[in-house]
Amino acid sequence: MPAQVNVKICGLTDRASLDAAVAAGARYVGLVFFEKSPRHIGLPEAAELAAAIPEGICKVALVVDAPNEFLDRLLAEVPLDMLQLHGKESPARVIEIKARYGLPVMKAVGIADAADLPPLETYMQVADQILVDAKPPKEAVLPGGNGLAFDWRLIAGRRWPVPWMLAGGLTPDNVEEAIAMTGANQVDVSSGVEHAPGAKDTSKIAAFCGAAHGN
Ligand SMILES: O=C(O)c1ccccc1NCC(=O)[C@H](O)[C@H](O)COP(=O)(O)O
Repeated sequence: MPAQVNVKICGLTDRASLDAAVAAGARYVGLVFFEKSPRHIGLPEAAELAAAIPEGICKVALVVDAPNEFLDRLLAEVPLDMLQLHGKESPARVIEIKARYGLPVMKAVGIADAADLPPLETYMQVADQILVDAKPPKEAVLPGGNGLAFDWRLIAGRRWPVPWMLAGGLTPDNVEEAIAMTGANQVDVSSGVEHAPGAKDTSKIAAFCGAAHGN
């Protein structure tokens, strides 16, 4: 197991979950700006929550194929440290967003089988980080946050030159095995620390972080 595993808790919408993530040592927290998501947060609520996030914890905005008009407003109203692109953004769009906003960009890439691996290499040329996530099922409403894992053996033993996070179906019960199998030193979770879609569970947040940190 790597010495230090960074945890991202994604889809926070309330202060109690934020406080639980901070207390448990999460290094990243994610806010979802996608109206179809049960984790969607409005800009005024996000600004209030973001203001309560301690210095040193990376505030990540998750967006899906967002136009500049929305990103302009988002970044004017909410203090954020990183953009997570979770749609079908092209490599050129990643470059454009990085240049326009001057923030680090994490691009999510969905994996279901070996044919999905080459885009990882492509996006590593242009993004600051990669979220290696499960590919959503064809009928899914959400492009992420579906609580589905992919076959971790597909990426076992691979080493990449840019920081990356493992995501998709992680839980307090399987995160240790996922880290051991993939060598991930960063992990991201959303539904695995909830008791209902969009409702975070503070004890699961603590358990997940504890397991990821090897406690
Ligand atoms: O979480 C959402 O509702 C969501 C909506 C639209 C795009 C992406 C979304 N989540 C992406 C994440 O960063 C999740 O943490 C990641 O996909 C893992 O989700 P889960 O399998 O639920 O832990």
